[in-house]
Amino acid sequence: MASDKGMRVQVAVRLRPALNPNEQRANRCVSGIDNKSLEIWNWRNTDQSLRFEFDAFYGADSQQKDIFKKSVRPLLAHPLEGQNVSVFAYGPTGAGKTFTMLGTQKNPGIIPRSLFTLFREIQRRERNATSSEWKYAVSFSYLEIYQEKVYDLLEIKSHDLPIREDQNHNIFIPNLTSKTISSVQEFQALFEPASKNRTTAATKLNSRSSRSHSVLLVKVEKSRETERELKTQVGKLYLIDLAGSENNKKTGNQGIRLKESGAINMSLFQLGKVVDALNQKLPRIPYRDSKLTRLLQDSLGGHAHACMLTNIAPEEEFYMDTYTTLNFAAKSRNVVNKPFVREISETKKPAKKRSLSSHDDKVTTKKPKLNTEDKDRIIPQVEVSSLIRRQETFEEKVKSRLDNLEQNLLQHLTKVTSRPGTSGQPSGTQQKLEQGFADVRRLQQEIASVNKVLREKQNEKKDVPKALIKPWRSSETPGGERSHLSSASTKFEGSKKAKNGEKYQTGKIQFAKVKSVQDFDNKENASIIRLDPEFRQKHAASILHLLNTGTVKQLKSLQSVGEKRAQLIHNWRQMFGEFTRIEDLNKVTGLPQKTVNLIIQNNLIAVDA
Ligand SMILES: Nc1ncnc2c1ncn2[C@@H]1O[C@H](COP(=O)(O)OP(=O)(O)OP(=O)(O)O)[C@@H](O)[C@H]1O
Repeated sequence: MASDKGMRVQVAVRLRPALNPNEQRANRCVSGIDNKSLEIWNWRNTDQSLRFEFDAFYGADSQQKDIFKKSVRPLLAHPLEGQNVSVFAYGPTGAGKTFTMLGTQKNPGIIPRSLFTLFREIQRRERNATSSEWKYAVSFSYLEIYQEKVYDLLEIKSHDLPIREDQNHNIFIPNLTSKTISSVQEFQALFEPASKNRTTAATKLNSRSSRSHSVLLVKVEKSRETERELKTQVGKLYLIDLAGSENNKKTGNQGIRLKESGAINMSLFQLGKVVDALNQKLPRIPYRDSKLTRLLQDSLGGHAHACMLTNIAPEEEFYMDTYTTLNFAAKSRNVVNKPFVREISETKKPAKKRSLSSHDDKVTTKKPKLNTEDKDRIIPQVEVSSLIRRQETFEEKVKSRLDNLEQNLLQHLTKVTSRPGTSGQPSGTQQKLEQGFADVRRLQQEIASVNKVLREKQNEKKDVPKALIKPWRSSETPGGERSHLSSASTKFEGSKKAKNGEKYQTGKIQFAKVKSVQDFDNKENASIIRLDPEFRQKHAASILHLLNTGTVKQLKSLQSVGEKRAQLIHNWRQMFGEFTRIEDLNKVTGLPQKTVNLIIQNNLIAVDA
């Protein structure tokens, strides 16, 4: 049942089998966990993998029929009941979108299976129908969206087509060709040449190719005539093969290709925003921001049913595409950023030198029951997942690709946030962001080494250092700006005490700057540092407001947010829209969980009077 604010979009992920079977095991960067989740290398922290959970996960061994049966077939009853459905394949080029949607003659995909199922169900219903029951008519249209323009693929026209909305909020395209069909065979006879049209058209126009979104629209119109009235219902089924999401990386950055790349990215970005807004049940869904989402307005969200089939590839060379694709898809699901589960097993082999020794303290232990004799001979050894093992060389091996990805991201962000520099020179924004990424990496290393020292100290059972609390003066904020929180609440004018660090009283709220998250966790300091529940919520809201509206300069007024982090937050917001919770900061590329914790805690901490 649809809620008032709209249906959730189901998100399924399909992992394509490795195309070169010899490389299948050794060369993979992603692997399935169960029928809902998978894990992928975390390039920012080789000690972790990232675990993503979706509505469904289909591993490399999955068959076309599995995806159809579980993720698509349950939706097909809806167009027969006058409701709208959209199913779209998303993912990088070569990850299997077309295979999933169209398939081959031997292995038919979602499109032929859906048409077959629809007709079979209609025939079944009509066979059993009496004269007063519903009659069904099926028609279809086939179009593509290329560079934010809609083109008819059933009949090539010299111009693009507009998208309109009628009084009942139904979306339609005037003059879009629609063909009535009564069987799968009739459909195929029209659809196949239309697909070729698309390719031919692409050649003629010099770059329409697969860099467009192809949209198959199947309309089921049912009517029932009684003595008193004629009732009709129309249900729409959209089956969409989206443009490859990584094309921006491969198409260079000049002329038509740059434009094309921008259009693909922008419409996928807008689609992501719509999916995210629907799944977060936001009051405003930004359908109008792209042609694709505008077209899907009555078939995505509201009372419509939708499924995003996300295709990914297992090969290491696809790592960054897979990583970004999953992040895009996971905006609709929970991202679980956990240390990869590693276990110590007992083995009779002599211990080898462990390359992950710096992380040994995180390893969980599973001790089998041993007899005394065994105990003497057995030396514990860390067994790591093949994914983790591969990650040992990860930074070195794919560094240049990661840098490339960042460059591409930078280019995209630059495009969004400022005008590109002239003569191929990077713009000021780009340079700042490049600097930002470098600094983020450096910061991560620093955080990792600080954490390592702290862990070692804890292991030695030494006293945890006391919380270092220093007064938070507005003059400390970068650029001498007044802190957002201080200005949002009240002035720092209350009492000042020296005990356990200085603190300022602001009538009801007191703030302190805590040196590290560990300080906050320290039990000894628990009595002097506390969150004031009465005001936490209010200030969380004010911080969220700042995150969603602040300029880079304003974002810098947050504790633990300097120029680079402010840039990252700002640019993420530009790309993916508003944060719904402060914790969403962990979605920002370049802000690891620890930094996010630091930002959250340092901005919400109040000190006991
Ligand atoms: N599940 C699968 N099983 C076997 N082969 C597959 C599977 N998925 C994809 N392939 C093969 O991988 C190759 C790339 O797949 P496909 O063309 O569907 O990718 P795509 O994402 O649609 O790419 P593009 O965006 O370029 O159209 C094809 O040769 C296809 O047959």
